Amino acid sequence: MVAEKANIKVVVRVRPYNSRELENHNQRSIIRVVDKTTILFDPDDDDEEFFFQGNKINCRDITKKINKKLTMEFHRVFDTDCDNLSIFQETTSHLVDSVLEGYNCSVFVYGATGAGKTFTMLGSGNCPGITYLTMQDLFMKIGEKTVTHKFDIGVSYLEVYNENVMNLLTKSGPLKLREDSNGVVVSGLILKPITNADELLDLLALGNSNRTQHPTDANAESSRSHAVFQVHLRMVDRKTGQKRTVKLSMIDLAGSERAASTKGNGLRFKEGANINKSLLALGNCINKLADGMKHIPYRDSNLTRILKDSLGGNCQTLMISNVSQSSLTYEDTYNTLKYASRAKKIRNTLRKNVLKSNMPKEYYIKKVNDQNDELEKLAAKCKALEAQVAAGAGKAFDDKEVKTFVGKLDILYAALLSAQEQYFNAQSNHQVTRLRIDLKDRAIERKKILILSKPTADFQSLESSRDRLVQQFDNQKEEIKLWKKKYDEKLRDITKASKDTKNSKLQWFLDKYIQGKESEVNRSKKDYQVIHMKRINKLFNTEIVNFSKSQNLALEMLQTSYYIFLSDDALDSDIKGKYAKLDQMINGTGSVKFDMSVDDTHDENEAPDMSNYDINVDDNVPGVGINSNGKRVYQNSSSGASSDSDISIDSVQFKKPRILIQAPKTPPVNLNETISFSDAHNSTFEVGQMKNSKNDVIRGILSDHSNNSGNRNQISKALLRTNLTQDLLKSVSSSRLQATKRFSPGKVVKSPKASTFSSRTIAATAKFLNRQKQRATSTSTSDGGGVPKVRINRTASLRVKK
Ligand SMILES: Nc1ncnc2c1ncn2[C@@H]1O[C@H](COP(=O)(O)OP(=O)(O)OP(=O)(O)O)[C@@H](O)[C@H]1O
Repeated sequence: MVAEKANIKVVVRVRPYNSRELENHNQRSIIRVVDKTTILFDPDDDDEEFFFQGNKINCRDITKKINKKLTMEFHRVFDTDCDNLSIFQETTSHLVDSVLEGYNCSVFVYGATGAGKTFTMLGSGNCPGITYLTMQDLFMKIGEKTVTHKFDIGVSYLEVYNENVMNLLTKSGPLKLREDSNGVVVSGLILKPITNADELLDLLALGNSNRTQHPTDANAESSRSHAVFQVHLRMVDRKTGQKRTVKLSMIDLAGSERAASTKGNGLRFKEGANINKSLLALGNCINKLADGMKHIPYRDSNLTRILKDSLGGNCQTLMISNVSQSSLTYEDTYNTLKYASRAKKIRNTLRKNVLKSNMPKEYYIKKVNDQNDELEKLAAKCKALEAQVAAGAGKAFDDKEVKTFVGKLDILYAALLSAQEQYFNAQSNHQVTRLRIDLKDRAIERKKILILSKPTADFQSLESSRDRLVQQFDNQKEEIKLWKKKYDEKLRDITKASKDTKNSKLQWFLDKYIQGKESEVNRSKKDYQVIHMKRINKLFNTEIVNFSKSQNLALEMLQTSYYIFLSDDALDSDIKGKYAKLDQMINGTGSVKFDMSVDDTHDENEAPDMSNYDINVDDNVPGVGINSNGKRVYQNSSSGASSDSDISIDSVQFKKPRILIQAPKTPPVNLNETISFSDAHNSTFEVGQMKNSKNDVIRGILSDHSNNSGNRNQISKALLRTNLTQDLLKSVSSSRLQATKRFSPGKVVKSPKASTFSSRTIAATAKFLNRQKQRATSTSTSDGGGVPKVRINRTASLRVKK
């Protein structure tokens, strides 16, 4: 049973002036209700003006005492215009709910004679008091609960007069008080059973008629006793058989006025003294309870003994302090408010009253059966959960075990990620080297075509650079093996740890966790593949830019050569065909096109395949071997080709560069030789420094051509025999290169196909020039005539002087 602590609830009700007070013109209001919870006791009278000898005096009338101006707070303050119904609704209505929940509740009214205690409790005429309203409410709520509960209601009505306890319903007494385990019990008190509110009202009226009353100055019908009206409620839960007995007490205390104010003598004095004795005892109890003292002197009076479980006991208590607002009751009102303020501090311990001992046997049997059912259900649930855990689907797990496993997996996966990064990095370096070897081979092949003299010397540096790369490539293969080994170790560790989780209750959770970690590893693989492809792409880009520059240069050379020969007839059909093909390629209508579509079938004679340089993010590592020509090749382990590695080999062949035109077999003539010659017409050419643009040069050639078409062949032959052609081409191509630089070609990404195209263009151009040179040389030899003089003037125009 859970006990709660709750303060006594204290409300103040201010009575309106009665006729006696209204008649007295010397009185004033000593209470101002500030708001619903605050009053100001003995406030300053703002309108009161003080006159002395006919003059208004601004200072205080020193003959009058200073007002107390006490601000006091209560749970609720009811002003003079509040009726009993609103007091009931805001106070005792809530208590009824508590009673039906099993809490004892008490309401007592406190105040001086004529302050309105009985009026609040019992009301008058057509204004029923809170006792009736509360009982009516109680019966209504009981009616609502009869389906689930069985109720027995009995009432008692006692008065404590001159310390004697009297039964008001039977007009018998005095009755003795005794204490047992249930608290203070009034010996011989028989409860009157009732079944409805009307019966209760009749009993209340009967009791009131028996109550001791004597007129006082303040009240013609003054109640001179403390009246205690109690409703005993016994509730039985129809389902569980649980029983509760609760008590609702309505206590109308006798006036707390000073004996003087009753102006009594003899019996009345004795009566007043006893009232004050019990109220004094009540006051003491309130003070001690408010101070949290352990010993409370309940036994000092019969009143406090009866109220023992209403004050400071197991009870929800409401104290209604009745006061008059008239200054005629200044002291009594002040004392009442002081009492009320003290009572506010009392804290009661609330417990639901459940009868343990009187439970019927059936109740316990039922309860035990219910609990057994519950146990069986829980046992079944436990079994199901255990089965789930065993099947790896259990979701409940031990925090510590989780931390251990998860911590271990975290460490293992961190090590795997690190090894994986190193392994991929080694592979990436390997493939980058491979591409560089590839590109070096292509450069060598091109060089063979382009170099027209001293070929051996020029090849040496390229070949040695290639050899260094091949050596590097071999070393990197070892590095890959090393990292692969470490990577495999980490993989094995994780496989082992994953197996361990299978025996754990946490398998379900750990499987999910491992899945998450695996996806992290895979993401890292993909990330690294992207990084690698960026590296490869960068190399290709650099190569493409070089190709692009070479291509432009070759085209310039081709163009110039074409104009030198001047006539289409001078070109053989092979050259014409290749020239046309070149033109087509430039237009994009030739066999090599820039194709954006994805094409998995790769023609070996076309552009290099980027995928040749992939890193293997799966576990296969590329290896190298030597082919029949003594060239290193990349081999597939499944092909059965020789391999010096136990690592599986990627399926990529180290392809030869796809140069379509082979290098000339006969050694080329050295074009750097300067030859002077004159044609049949003794025309002289002067070779001068070329500073003008290509267009000027060509324009000059064309203009000469138009004037001297008959000598075209001779001129071209002569040009080719001199180093003039080389100078001319150098000059034109350098201006072209400058223009190209402005476009920052390094930023343009070209496809590998484009680079092949450039490669072909350069090769074709070189071949073309070679052939033309050979032809020119042979023609010149056969002519045997005088050598024409060639001169190019300073304005870069090429003229033939006759
Ligand atoms: N709030 C109120 N509104 C109107 N009349 C009231 C109010 N309170 C009290 N009265 C009237 O004042 C008179 C005295 O009231 P009441 O008998 O309730 O005083 P009391 O505190 O019980 O006094 P006592 O201690 O002497 O019995 C009654 O005539 C009652 O009708």
